[in-house]
Amino acid sequence: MENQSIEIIDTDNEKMFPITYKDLEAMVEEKLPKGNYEYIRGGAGSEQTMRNNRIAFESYSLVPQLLKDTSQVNTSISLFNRTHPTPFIFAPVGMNLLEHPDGELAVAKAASNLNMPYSLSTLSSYSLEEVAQVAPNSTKFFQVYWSVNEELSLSMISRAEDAGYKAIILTIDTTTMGWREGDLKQNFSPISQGYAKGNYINDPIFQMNLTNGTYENYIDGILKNLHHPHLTWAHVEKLKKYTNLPVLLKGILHPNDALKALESGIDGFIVSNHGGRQLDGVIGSLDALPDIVKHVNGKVPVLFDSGIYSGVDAFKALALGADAVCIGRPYVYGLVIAGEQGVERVMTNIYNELVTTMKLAGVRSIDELRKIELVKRKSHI
Ligand SMILES: Cc1cc2nc3c(=O)[nH]c(=O)nc-3n(C[C@H](O)[C@H](O)[C@H](O)COP(=O)(O)O)c2cc1C
Ligand SMILES: O=C(O)C(=O)c1ccccc1
Repeated sequence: MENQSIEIIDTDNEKMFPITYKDLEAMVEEKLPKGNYEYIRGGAGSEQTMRNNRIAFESYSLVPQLLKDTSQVNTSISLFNRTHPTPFIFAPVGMNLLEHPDGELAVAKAASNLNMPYSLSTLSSYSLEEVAQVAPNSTKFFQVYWSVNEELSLSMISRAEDAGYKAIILTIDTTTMGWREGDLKQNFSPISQGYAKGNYINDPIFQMNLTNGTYENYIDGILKNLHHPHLTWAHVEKLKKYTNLPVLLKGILHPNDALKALESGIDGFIVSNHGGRQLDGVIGSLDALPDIVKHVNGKVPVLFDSGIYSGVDAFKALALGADAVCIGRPYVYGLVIAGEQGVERVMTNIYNELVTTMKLAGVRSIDELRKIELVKRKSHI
């Protein structure tokens, strides 16, 4: 399929809509209460992991090969037997009522309009069924935080299967919450305020385990079920046996883990450090990518996230071997600024910059892009 650019619907404040990541962030800082803003923007600890993500992107440079007629570029990819017109995927981001009253409904609709796969978080504000209802025809993945109450996770996975979700993403880097100084300083705890209740409140297993029907009781239920510090490879194997959907592991950074996962029959990876929000002091996600791509050796798709803020960033991740790239904070900022249209606007800008970058770099397809070589600077000041 040929792609030039995606058309976007103009908004009333078209001229005002920020283009750069920095400007998006600045506008969101103005619009949101401080707690919400810091929660979205911030990372763990000293935010070294967040900085490492950016340093990794900035340490790679492109060396274009020219005069190849790039008037037509094809950005389509194939993933789990489906073709998608772009290599972009929406990363799972919990509690979207923190950003906009339409929350995940707006994001899922935007993703559907753009024909990009959408990943819904376990911790969504709206339920997986409500999301499926507003975006029935798009490709949707369901992200799982494996609960200490295993039956609850399995119940959510069955519901996702019934609602037409096409893959399960098991996030493995959040067995406990990262040390987020911004949230700690402000005592910001959105789960305690009910923002993450979408998938819990109507779940039959969750309801069965409530001792009474009070608000405090169900918030307590969510908090108790959230993390699973005992998680091991045995859970991964159990999940593989339970569902027929492809299972992706999100949060992989070490090639040994990728090899173990392949032995467990895993269907794909998301190389990620959670946007620097979990373990501080971690390798830039982009620096972890080439080694994992090498070890996986084309057996299953390798997706990537953490720190992609532009089309050039996406280009670099694809050039280092990612099969597709996931976007987190940028679309969340679009959601704050202009709801569904804001999400479309941000993703379209990133996409259009990817197309421009491909044309100027002499690359006509994602397959070609995945084969080109980047130059890595040895050190940076
Ligand atoms: C506000 C926020 C909430 C998030 N919630 C989840 C979540 O519920 N589940 C999950 O697997 N990842 C979650 N993530 C991580 C994203 O899926 C993704 O890994 C990360 O945002 C990528 O980095 P980027 O923001 O630099 O694109 C969240 C990220 C943000 C910014
Ligand atoms: O904020 C996050 O990144 C996230 O994934 C999360 C995990 C547990 C509780 C709340 C948010």
